[in-house]
Amino acid sequence: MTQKLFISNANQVVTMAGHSDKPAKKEAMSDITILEHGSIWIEDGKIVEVGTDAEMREKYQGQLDSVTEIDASGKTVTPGLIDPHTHLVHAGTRENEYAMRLKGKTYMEIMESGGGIHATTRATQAASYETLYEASKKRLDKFLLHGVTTVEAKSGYGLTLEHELKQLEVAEQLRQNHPIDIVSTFMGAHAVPLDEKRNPEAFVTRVVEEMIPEVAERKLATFNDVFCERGVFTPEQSKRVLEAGKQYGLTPKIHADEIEAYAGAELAAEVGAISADHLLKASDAGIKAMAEKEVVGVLLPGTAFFLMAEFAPARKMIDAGVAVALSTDQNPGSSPTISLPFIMNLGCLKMNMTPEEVLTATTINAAHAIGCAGEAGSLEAGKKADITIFDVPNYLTLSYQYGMNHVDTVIKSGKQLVVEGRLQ
Ligand SMILES: N=CN[C@@H](CCC(=O)O)C(=O)O
Ligand SMILES: [Zn+2]
Repeated sequence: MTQKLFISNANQVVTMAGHSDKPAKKEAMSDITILEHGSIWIEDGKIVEVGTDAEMREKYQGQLDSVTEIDASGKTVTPGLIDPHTHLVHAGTRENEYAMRLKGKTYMEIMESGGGIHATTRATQAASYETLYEASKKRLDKFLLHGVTTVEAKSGYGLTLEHELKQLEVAEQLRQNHPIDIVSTFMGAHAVPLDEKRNPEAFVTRVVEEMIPEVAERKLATFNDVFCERGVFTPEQSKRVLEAGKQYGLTPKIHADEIEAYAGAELAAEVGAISADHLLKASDAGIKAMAEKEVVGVLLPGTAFFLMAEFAPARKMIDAGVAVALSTDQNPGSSPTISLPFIMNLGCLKMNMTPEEVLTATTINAAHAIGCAGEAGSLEAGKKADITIFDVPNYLTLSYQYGMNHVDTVIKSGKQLVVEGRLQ
């Protein structure tokens, strides 16, 4: 029997319609399409129609008795939020490093002395599959509670074939068992292991010749990412890793220009990356190249906030024609948050993005950054019924009443998973 759901009479339905083929750029990032007193008709997990409540009641009047109705009066409905950059699968926490940074140590100093990514790698290698699975599942539940229905998840805390596969297999099992959609990224080139520091080229060769082929063979990832940063991987090494992934059907992504300008944005354009992420220090030439080659810029203002760094030049990027997306960068070192709504607040308050732009950046543009804009990221007929209902009267209030979780209801593929802010 057809499962029907009717979300009725929302104060605002923000559809994000019209950007599924290409990400929204420049002024189009403000084009979010709002229906006042809007309703959505859903059948078998897919959106059938979005319209005003009056229109929809008339059209579907014969079926209103048999449908499950969610009264969204006074509330705001958006597409389920999409987080396009997370380090979801990891073990351990690094509050000790947070305390060190507050006393003046830098993120890179901590990493160079064996902490940072290395600390989480030790914890992740030591963790059993089950421990990693349970910890990551808990994080996914929290993402749901914050209105998120799709996440990208990277490996990169294994740094050996065995442990990289363990992380990716946890993500794969969660993809099958958890209602949130997960898109996986291989990130074997996240750091050079401490005991191989003297010969980074040999490690890059292992990533290229041993890890990438095995990950691709097992179909454990869609994307291939690298931390291109001075003291981590050079642009040349990064290019080797990304080009090798392409040979095996893995689409490039890149952690670029986070701590210093290092031609990461330029490299993203050169290799045809789907996104370049961080970009705090991206050069003007790099930004231009990204705009020309339609590389999505995934900005991570939570990381700048938490590392007390300068924020990425979002305005400059949007004005230059880069399609911008936003993400939590969820990880235990540089951004231990799960709140994508707070990231939206930071986008407005710290990067001069508008409330409309941050909504675009966490829905349809985020979907483009991970290749799922055909089925998610907007409220349009035929797409998955991935929907978040916020207990606020309009979308502006999401930015205005900052740092709060306004999520009331989350619907994933037509199923109510969060009701009145609680997991079902
Ligand atoms: N910058 C590189 N990688 C992660 C942080 C990883 C960590 O510190 O554990 C990031 O995106 O911020
Ligand atoms: Zn990251």
